[in-house]
Amino acid sequence: MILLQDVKKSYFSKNNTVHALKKVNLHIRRGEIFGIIGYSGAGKSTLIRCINLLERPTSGKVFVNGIELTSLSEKELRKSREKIGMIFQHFNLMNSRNVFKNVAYPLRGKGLSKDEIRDRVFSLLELVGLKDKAYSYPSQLSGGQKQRVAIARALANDPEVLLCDEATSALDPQTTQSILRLLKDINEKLNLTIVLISHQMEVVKEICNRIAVMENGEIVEEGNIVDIFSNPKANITREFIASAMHYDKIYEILDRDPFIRDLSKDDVVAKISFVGQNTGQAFISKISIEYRIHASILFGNVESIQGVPVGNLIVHFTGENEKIQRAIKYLEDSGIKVEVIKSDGVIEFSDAKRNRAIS
Ligand SMILES: Nc1ncnc2c1ncn2[C@@H]1O[C@H](COP(=O)(O)OP(=O)(O)OP(=O)(O)O)[C@@H](O)[C@H]1O
Repeated sequence: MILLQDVKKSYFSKNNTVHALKKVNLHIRRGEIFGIIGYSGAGKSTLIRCINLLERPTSGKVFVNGIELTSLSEKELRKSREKIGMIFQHFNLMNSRNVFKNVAYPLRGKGLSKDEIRDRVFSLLELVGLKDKAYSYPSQLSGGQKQRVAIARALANDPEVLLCDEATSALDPQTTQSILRLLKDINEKLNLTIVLISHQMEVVKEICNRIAVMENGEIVEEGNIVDIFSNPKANITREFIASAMHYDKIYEILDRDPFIRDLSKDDVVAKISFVGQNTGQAFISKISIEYRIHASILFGNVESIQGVPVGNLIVHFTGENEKIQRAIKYLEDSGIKVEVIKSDGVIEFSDAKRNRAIS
């Protein structure tokens, strides 16, 4: 559906060149909700704006729905852009026009009758749950309602792709959830391909099927959301997940806890992560019995990622070190990821370290 081939984007000024995108390759499939996550300055906005050529790549090709946008004239591009809707962090509504006129705006010059425009606008307002606000002005609406108007307007030309540029970043958590539910709903009802950029893992984990993680103008990791959550590879991905799952806070507490600091040299504290039906707790009781070690859970957290449970436990193992190592090997052989946080008297908070450094 969307294909980026070797896309580079550099910004040139008198004394400086910024390489905002460094040879990005990306394939987004029809009907999926694809998330792009990264810190500020990673290149997310540049990337999403290269999809509809609001930013023209310095080099590389962009295809949407089989058409190479990068080869089109400005006139052809305007036509193709109609099939790519976009919403923004600050909604970009026209304040002097009411909701009806904002949503009707993209339908100008399409040869539609007044009645056809009216029907189309009201069916869009119904889709976003704002039929009763048709004659209100943007200043009379909440942030969430404004974003709903922007979504209705973006859908006016029946696009195949919706680009969402930090669409929930100006909203409170509850309103964010309701906008994400709406996006999921229209993705399913209209088979709309959605590309969403965000600096918050909480947002992409709610609705994205697949995600790409960006750092310094590059995609450093890409994959199915459950795989990424259960087995992140890049350091930056681990940081995002640590923050979304609140490990950073837990590590901070553990770091200060005198109980953890005073553990004996043989004790091991480990984070164990499991996905799907593997319940961590059942494994814990099993290894306690089979390997005759003591395993106590210091912290536990199970998140549902797209309906799949992804769990993490921080476990304190006591007993003979050799037995603890065998128990850990058994967990790993059973498909459970084990990361030792403390052993041999040394604390190693791998996820949290960089998090603290950057916060
Ligand atoms: N028009 C521009 N002129 C010069 N440099 C730019 C321009 N737009 C973006 N940049 C630079 O390109 C890099 C990537 O910016 P971009 O806005 O794409 O990142 P981002 O991940 O979306 O960050 P944010 O979430 O803060 O918007 C940054 O270093 C930024 O300063």
